[in-house]
Amino acid sequence: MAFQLWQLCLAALGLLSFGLCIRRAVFAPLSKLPGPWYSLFADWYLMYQEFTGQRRPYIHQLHKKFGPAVRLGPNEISFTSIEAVKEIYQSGGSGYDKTEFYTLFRQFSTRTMFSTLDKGTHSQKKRHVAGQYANTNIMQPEVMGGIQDRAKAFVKRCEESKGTGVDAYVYLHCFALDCASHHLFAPYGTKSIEGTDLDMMEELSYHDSLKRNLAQYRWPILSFWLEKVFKPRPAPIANQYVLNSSAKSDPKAHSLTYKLQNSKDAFQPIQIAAECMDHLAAGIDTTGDALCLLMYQLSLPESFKVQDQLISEVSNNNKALDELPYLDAVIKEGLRCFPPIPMSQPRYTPSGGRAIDGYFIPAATIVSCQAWSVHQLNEEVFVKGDQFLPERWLDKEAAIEMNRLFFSFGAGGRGCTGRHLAMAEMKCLFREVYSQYKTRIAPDMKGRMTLDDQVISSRPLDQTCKLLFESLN
Ligand code: HEM
Repeated sequence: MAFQLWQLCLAALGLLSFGLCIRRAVFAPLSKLPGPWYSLFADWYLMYQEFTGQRRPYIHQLHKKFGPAVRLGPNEISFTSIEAVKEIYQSGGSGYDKTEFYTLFRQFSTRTMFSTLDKGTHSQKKRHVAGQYANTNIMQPEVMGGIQDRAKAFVKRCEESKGTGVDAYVYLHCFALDCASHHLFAPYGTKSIEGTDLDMMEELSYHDSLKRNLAQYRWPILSFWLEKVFKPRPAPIANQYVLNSSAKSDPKAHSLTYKLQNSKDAFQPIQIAAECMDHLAAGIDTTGDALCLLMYQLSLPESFKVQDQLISEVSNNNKALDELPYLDAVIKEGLRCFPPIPMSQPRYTPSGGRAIDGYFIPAATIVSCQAWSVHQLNEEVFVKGDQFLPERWLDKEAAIEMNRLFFSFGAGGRGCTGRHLAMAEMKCLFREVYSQYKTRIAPDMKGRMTLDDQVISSRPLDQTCKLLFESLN
């Protein structure tokens, strides 16, 4: 039987590919790491999980099977241990450089603090921003007063519902938008709870850009064609609002716009707008989803005891927000169980490579931790890690170790700049609500609250959460 030339070529090519695969499996730098066998050869299966919105649960299952270090692809690893969190995100202050994944988060085609990849440039940018988000600035009467006003506006909405139910998803996102915009642009903050800027909240929160963003990240050279298939997310209302508000000549001194406009390094107007747009986007869905998922959890019968204890702490007292330990515990536990950014925060190992969790990881490998797994799979620190148990945070000694592993706001110099603002918003709103109401799931609540993963964040699947606000009086 004679073979034709093309058949011989094909067979040779097959053999060559097979040989290369075997060589890769045996000699690949990551071959010593635990992980599924196919992850040695390609990351197609990981990409399939990403495009179907299953990356986070897929990685979680791999950690359950293979342990705290798992190879996800030929050049990518996920970790869950405290040592890994410290090394990747905190070594040298800001940890490792970010990967090109963060290029997706440019605003007005401009790199912001969040989308800057190298830590040198990042720390320069951060100098101009950090002060406005320091706890001392957030605790100023002007800032807290603005948050308090918006919490009262939210409660007014609950009052108007007269026990018939409120879509908490909508108004908690409005609350987050109004608070963030107040911080960025005061006195030009939005009033979406009252209805004026509701369309902006909808534009920013109800979108589905998962596939477009992932396609751009995975195949950047096809960007031109991808733009034609997946249309860019239009945000004309928010864009115009940010461009206008960040150019006003009389922002309040506590606002970010004021700080950037008066910075020693002269910022171009488009750079100020891009930075503000980024913080607006960073502050809406994160805080809105965190509040919504937690309020829903508290409204379930299994949490009535927790809710009662919260009500008894926040009712009838004039204590400062940081003197309410149970409120703090409830919010921390909500963020631990339902981190709004539960997915991987990818970084590159620096030149020369690094040892992480006892493995040598070569330079330019993508390494990451995801809050979802960090919070659930470190049983010695978070006992019964998959359960909602706010009491765990009341034990001061245990809390030291838990705080070291608390990853909802990221960690190190590139962790969340807005964390004090977010905590103040959440505490203020919960005190306002639970000093006057108990919350229950509305009988006609049909929305599914299972987590729906986006590119890096997660939100309740149906984006609706109908709750009853029953007056305590
Ligand atoms: C519960 C609410 C929030 C959560 C859970 C949260 C979480 C996070 C996380 C995990 C990161 C790091 C992400 C990464 O490295 O991939 C981050 C970064 C950031 N967040 Fe937040 N965030 C929240 C609210 C806010 C708010 C209200 C603002 C501002 C209005 C804000 C502004 C930022 C900024 C500017 C960064 C980039 C920091 C940098 O690159 O140095 N966040 N956030």
